[in-house]
Amino acid sequence: MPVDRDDSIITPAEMSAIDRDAALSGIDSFRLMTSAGTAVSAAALRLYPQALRFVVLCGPGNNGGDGYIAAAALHASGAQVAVHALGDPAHLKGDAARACAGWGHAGEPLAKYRPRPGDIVIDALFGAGLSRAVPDEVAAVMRAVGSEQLPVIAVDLPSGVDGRTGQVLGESFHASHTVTFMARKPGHLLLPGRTLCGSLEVFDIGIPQRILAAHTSGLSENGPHLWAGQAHALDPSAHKFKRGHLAVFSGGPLATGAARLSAAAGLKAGAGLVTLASASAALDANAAHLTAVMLKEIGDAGALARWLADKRIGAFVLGPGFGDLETARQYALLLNDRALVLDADGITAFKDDPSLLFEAYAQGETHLVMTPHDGEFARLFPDIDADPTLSKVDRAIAAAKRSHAVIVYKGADTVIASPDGRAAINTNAPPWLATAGSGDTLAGIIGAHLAQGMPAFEAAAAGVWRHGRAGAKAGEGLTAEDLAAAIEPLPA
Ligand SMILES: NC(=O)C1=CN([C@@H]2O[C@H](COP(=O)(O)OP(=O)(O)OC[C@H]3O[C@@H](n4cnc5c(N)ncnc54)[C@H](O)[C@@H]3O)[C@@H](O)[C@H]2O)[C@@H](O)CC1
Ligand SMILES: [K+]
Repeated sequence: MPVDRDDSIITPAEMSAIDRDAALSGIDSFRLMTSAGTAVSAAALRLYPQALRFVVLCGPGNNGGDGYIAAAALHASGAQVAVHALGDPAHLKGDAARACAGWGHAGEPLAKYRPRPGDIVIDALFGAGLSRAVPDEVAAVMRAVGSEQLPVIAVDLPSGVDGRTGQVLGESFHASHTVTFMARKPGHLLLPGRTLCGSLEVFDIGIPQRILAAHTSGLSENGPHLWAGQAHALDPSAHKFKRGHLAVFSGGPLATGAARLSAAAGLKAGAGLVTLASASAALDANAAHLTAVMLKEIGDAGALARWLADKRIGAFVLGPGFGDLETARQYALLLNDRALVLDADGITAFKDDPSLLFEAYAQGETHLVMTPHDGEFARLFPDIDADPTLSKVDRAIAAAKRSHAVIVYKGADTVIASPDGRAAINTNAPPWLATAGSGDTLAGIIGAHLAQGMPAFEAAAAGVWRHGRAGAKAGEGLTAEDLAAAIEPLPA
């Protein structure tokens, strides 16, 4: 599935296929390397005009080749340049060997580099080809550069960061700026990679869009391009029933707040009507706090089954503060032909038999959204969670496929994945969004979208994005109540 180029994310494996196709279509790969290295030198001169010396650390592959091009361009601009190479440059091959020959000066071995104040380090050791933990020699240089607090410009990726997963293989540079080529890779957006990149620049080295599009999967950064076509569903001028009726299940008398946060967020996010479904013991506590949100007594599965005759209730949220796992299980199974956001205790309720839930929601269009954080994810998908080869994106997609649900795998780098293989990485969440009740608010927003008839993947992705925006707007020190109040209209 091609996605909009500016939002698309390309894995290192897809990038290699793109390189191969570019070469097959007659594009000169050395010209691509020249563009890449020249872009790095331009970034270095732009960002650090005061540099006393640019120190280019060159690795054994094409990332190193980019480094030699950058070194030559910096030298040609009159800057002072030193090159330190990992391994013997005589062993370089292809374009990297040609780039090294073009630099033309004798380089020093990497181990001989002694960082000094005024140095700007250009990290061209490893990029997309990193396949194992960096050697000790490299780790030692990373530590030395870090302890001198020298600025690092990373070529493609900070060496040590796995472009597919964002994980660190052994040790990595912490760059102040990263220049990557054509498109971002998952490692630029997933944590900890995102933090280690510093500011990120995507430079177009001239690979045609048609070649990129042919290898782009359904992975992109979360943003309005994913759901803009669905925003009309949230038309505030529509009749309240047309704007969707959302139902949220309350917890017991001492745990009603979470569901009320979901309900309030659902209303603010655009549901026309929101009803809190509460057992009799919690009715008084809820009634004392509700105004715009309606209240309905639902005490057991029989009462819920009768209520479900009302087909105008477009979506349900089950789990926030719910507590009673056995009842949660019964309710989730009863709701299996309705749109449902299953969160918190609703997810934990199926830890002993996840397949019961997955089979119940296997029919028809995807209509279940689950919003696990790490611990809840591991409870429902222990084997996927335990596989160290998978990235967070891979995990979310595998879980979505197995469960027939859209998975919102929460965290500072929330991943939203669909059973059809589409996925998005969210990047707009401020750190202070991790506060009590934040997840309840998110469930309510997604529930509102489902109630309006948005498809599950779009509803979830838009919900995560609006939640992040609300967090940014409410600002540091926010409470979950502030968060709901800060939800903005969905951009068309
Ligand atoms: N894709 C493209 O079209 C372009 C790619 N370019 C550059 O090419 C890079 C990818 O080049 P390569 O595929 O050669 O990969 P790299 O240059 O990232 O590294 C590959 C080399 O490192 C070795 N290696 C991997 N992990 C190691 C470890 N832990 N310890 C020691 N050695 C290790 C490999 O055996 C191989 O020799 C990109 O990151 C980018 O910088 C640019 O030249 C622009 C064009
Ligand atoms: K690098």
